[in-house]
Amino acid sequence: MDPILRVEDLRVSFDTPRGVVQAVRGIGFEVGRERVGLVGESGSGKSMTGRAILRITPRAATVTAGKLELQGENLLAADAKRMRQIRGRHASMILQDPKFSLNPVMRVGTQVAESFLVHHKATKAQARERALEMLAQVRIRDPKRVYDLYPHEVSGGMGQRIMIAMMLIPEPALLIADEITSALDVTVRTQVLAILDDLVTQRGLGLLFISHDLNLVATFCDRVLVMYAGRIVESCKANELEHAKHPYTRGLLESMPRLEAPRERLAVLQRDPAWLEA
Ligand SMILES: Nc1ncnc2c1ncn2[C@@H]1O[C@H](COP(=O)(O)OP(=O)(O)OP(=O)(O)O)[C@@H](O)[C@H]1O
Repeated sequence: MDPILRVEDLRVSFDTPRGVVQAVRGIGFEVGRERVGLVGESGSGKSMTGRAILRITPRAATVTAGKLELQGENLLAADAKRMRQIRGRHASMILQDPKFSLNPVMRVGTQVAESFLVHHKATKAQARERALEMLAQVRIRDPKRVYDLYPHEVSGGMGQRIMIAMMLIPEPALLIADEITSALDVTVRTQVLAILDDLVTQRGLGLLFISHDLNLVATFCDRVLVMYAGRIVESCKANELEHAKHPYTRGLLESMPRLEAPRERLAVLQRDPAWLEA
């Protein structure tokens, strides 16, 4: 089956007063109807990779790529108008904190309904029905009550689920989730992951799951891409991660606490300048 997303030689750089900063340095990968984890430490270029795909990088960024294809469409040739159609309808990105993404003065249900109306011809009543269904699908127990709440009236976990509903109501083929579970407690995190899991297995969504949490990605995803200083240094099946070869990945694995093999002291990750050249 053709992949949903195909990326080749993607580069993102910033022109700064101190010279050019290369945030993403020529990476390539594909995402099919699967969960692909993108891990790496802070600053390794994960977010910029996600943003570059949807062209929502900061103004100062320069993005180039050999190939950037979504469902066979060349995104490099898409103009601003086409990109607006693609965002939401074909690919969506959910960011870490829903409080920054939801409009504070608009009821949450209306925001989900509007997200449907932007991409589909429907009456307001039909959009409301669809939004209520979608809220139920992300396991919000009393959708009619929640529909009328404002963002400040919902908890972080519920806000995150509302964001997921809003991003998924236009039925995109690809979802980029950027650290969406980092701020959630374990129970809510499990619920959010279960929702994403359903979407991948039942609806055939492609998921690019950005996280700094190697443990989480190893258990939740099908495949894992490990980023270091703007490059993908390791790419493997999640269940093969323990046999990872790159010293950075090995270092990450060694520095993680493990319940089944507790250690008095965890290893400290040592960085080798040679990894930058790899
Ligand atoms: N506006 C900017 N100007 C200059 N450099 C920038 C700018 N925004 C980001 N960068 C650079 O891009 C690099 C990658 O940032 P990115 O946000 O993709 O990292 P990340 O892996 O997602 O980290 P985090 O988990 O902290 O979000 C950073 O190291 C930073 O140096």
